[in-house]
Amino acid sequence: MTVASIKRGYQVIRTALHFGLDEMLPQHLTPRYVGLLRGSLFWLRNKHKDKAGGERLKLAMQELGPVYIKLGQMLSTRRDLLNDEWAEELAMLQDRVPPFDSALARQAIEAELKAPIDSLFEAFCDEPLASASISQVHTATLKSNGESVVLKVLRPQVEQKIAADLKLMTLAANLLERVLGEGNRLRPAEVIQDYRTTILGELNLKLEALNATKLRNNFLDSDALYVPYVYEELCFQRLMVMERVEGIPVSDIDALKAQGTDLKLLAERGVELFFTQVFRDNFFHADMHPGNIFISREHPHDPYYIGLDCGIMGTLSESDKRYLAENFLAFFNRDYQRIAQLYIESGWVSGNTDLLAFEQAVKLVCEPMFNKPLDEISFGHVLLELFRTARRFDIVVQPQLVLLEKTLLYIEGLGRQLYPQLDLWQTAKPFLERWMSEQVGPKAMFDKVRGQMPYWADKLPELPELVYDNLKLGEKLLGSQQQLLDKYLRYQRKSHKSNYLLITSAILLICGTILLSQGLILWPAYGSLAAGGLLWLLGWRARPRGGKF
Ligand SMILES: Nc1ncnc2c1ncn2[C@@H]1O[C@H](COP(=O)(O)OP(=O)(O)OP(=O)(O)O)[C@@H](O)[C@H]1O
Repeated sequence: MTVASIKRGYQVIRTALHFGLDEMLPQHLTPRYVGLLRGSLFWLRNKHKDKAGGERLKLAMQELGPVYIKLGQMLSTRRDLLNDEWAEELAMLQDRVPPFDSALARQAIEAELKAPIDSLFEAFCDEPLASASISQVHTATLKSNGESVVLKVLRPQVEQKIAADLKLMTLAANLLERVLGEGNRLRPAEVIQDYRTTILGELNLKLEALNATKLRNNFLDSDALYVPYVYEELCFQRLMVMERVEGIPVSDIDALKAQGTDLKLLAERGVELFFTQVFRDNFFHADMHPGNIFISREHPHDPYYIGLDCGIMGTLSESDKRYLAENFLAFFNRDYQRIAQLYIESGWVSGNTDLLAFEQAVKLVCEPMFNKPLDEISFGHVLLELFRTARRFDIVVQPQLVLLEKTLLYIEGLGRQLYPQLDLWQTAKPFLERWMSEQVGPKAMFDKVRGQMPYWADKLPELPELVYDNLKLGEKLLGSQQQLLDKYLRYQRKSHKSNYLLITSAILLICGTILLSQGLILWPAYGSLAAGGLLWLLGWRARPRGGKF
């Protein structure tokens, strides 16, 4: 651990405590000695007692900078984890930041191109067109064809800053996960792992360029979506060059109305685009915020979307896709028993789930929706509520499904903003029914069987032996399962105790070191170090032995 990361760690702890985030932990996670320790950190008291929990969380993330702001934005879509108040507060986080020096932008661009800007571009504009937490966008004209282009370049040192913050986040999440125990619904390590994948994806502009080209090719003949041409030979890890597009930001409804855009058609096309990307192409844009979507200025009676920023794209497995489609169809056929069954068949909830209790819970979510007119039903909210319900039954939320739910919620919100009477079902139903019949009809079955013939011809002779081996194995496993479970529970108990002690001691040691380095008040520093050392010893002794689970 470097001095810089210790300092950053202290800064994170200080901010968390100043905003009273520790008070949000459930009581059973803060035993008395943690409370005592908290009390001894008197210089880090909660300075925002008057504010609600969600607001304090938002302000803390804002203060900690871009990496935490993006984490907050991502968490705001995880309503299966957070309550509505917290999610709404986090959704308000904005990552617009002041631009960085254009001389640095020029340097970074030339380093990637390995050539002076003037040799390839003319009229490079030093004033950026946009500036976000990860990148900055400049305009220019391409010398080779005279086309207007934009150059998107990563901020200086952004990778290092993100890597350092991610390291600390991962450490904290792993510790928290051990304290909370395996079965906890927050699963911090999983959340941070998802976040890591997302943010690292945004740091590779070459990957973004490839995604953009793939999406563009999928919609080349479409009258609903246009993706700007990407100059792949001028795209690198830190630089992306693409056609400059003109349009009206999708959130500017007044401007859209002023030019006479057919908003009903636009809203319906948005829904169609979502279903086409998910079900036809299995490649969907998963970062649909207003800054990334523009609407064409030309022929407003036949409007199309312009999609930017393909850093985060989602795909689903074939089976998830099918279960999802069936889920939508079951919902609109008002068949909640089928919905409950689908969650279990798909493996999204454990096979040991009490089917009746789960059905009842699904009924509670769905029935109030069934009483509404179709144009008031929110697909996204139903899906979200279902995930939330399934959480209680130990759902294993797939990151890709969360991306999809987020995108669906966004598309739906956008559609209704553009055209409040939008009937999602009427728009989506023909598409889904057609797709399902292609997946499960006799022709689909025939095609699948034909495709798998060579595999089965190869495997069939091994089948009797495999069946026999598996039966034998099952017999042995049953006996050892109970023993394993008992051992596991003992291991968990010891591990929790040891983790509490080790974390507390780490906090004490960090605080002690920082106080000592500042040389202001020495007795709390020595006190913290001594107590930290003692707790470390106790935690070390209390750790479970005999291998890992
Ligand atoms: N091809 C383009 N033509 C015109 N403007 C563009 C183009 N690409 C990007 N922009 C402008 O730059 C802004 C930022 O671009 P983009 O969203 O790709 O960057 P980002 O760093 O990923 O931002 P965020 O963090 O908000 O996702 C866009 O909102 C848009 O205004």
